[in-house]
Amino acid sequence: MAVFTPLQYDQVSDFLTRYSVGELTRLDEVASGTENSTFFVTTDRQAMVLTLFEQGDQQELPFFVELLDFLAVRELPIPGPIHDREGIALQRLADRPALLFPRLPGRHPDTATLAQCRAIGDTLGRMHDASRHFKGKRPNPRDLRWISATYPRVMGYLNAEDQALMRDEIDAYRSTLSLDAGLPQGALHGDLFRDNTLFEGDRLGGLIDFYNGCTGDLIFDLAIVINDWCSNDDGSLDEQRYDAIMKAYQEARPFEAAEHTHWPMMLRMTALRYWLSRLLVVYVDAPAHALTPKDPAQYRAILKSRSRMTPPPLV
Ligand SMILES: Nc1ncnc2c1ncn2[C@@H]1O[C@H](COP(=O)(O)OP(=O)(O)OP(=O)(O)O)[C@@H](O)[C@H]1O
Ligand SMILES: N[C@@H](CCO)C(=O)O
Repeated sequence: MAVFTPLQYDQVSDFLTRYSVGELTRLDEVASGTENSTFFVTTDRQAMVLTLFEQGDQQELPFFVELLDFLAVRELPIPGPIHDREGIALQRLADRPALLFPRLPGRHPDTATLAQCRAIGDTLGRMHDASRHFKGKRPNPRDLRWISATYPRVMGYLNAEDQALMRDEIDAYRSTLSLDAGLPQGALHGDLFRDNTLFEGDRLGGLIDFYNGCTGDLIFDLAIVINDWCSNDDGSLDEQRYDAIMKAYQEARPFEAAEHTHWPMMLRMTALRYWLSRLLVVYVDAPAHALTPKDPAQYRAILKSRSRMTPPPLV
């Protein structure tokens, strides 16, 4: 259940009069999702998605709107927020910040096909090629500084082996992935798991849920994708899916020298980033809403696999 703030039909019908989107004909709560309240809103003209923001810093919302507006006009499958008759996207409804989006067709991939991997690699490469020129700034809230400041909060819950793994890994990142690593910068999705994409068969309908969006190292985003899209159940890398994503990404945006150098460490750091954030949810900062937490052990296994391997050569 992922609607934390229920809405009445009349409330939404009235809300829609701010826009030129037609008359409400149907309102459905969306069961998936863990952070915000989401509704499918249908009018006599179009299908849309309404998001009410339940958490996070509301001051950050204009950044997400600007980023989505920037990306949506660049021939990328990214739905931009719908603006009202006065040109305003960010609204309030039921005392929450609210955004309305076009509804995309499709579903989240389970195990991604190679064609789906090529599609996400190509789209992310093209998105980064454009997002390098985005002027907004929101420092990556889950970068190495966050990891370094946060990991002591979970150490008391780990056994000696995991404590050593966490400490040794972070030491390794600190000595290589410093702030002056010279990695190309731009706007990132920040959480591009399969459940933040919609596919119709092998066709990528769109990327959604940009609320971890930020600015920082572009390959941080790609490494998150590789770890989610290309990991087997035991955490090991599926090389076929890896090759498909990397080749398509590099055709759209080739790596620079510093990215080749730091890529193996970035795969490890982004795996640890999710091991840590999931540990925090389980042991330290349980969310207000009782949802099943995601499994930290999955990302510990991915981290161990990445720290043992030499990534296959980039095509
Ligand atoms: N533009 C869209 N078109 C079609 N479906 C959408 C769209 N945006 C969101 N959805 C659907 O709503 C669900 C929840 O949306 P979203 O991922 O933004 O919520 P969330 O609460 O931030 O979830 P989480 O952070 O767990 O992914 C998605 O999984 C998807 O099924
Ligand atoms: N994608 C995240 C959850 C949403 O931030 C995870 O799998 O831990």
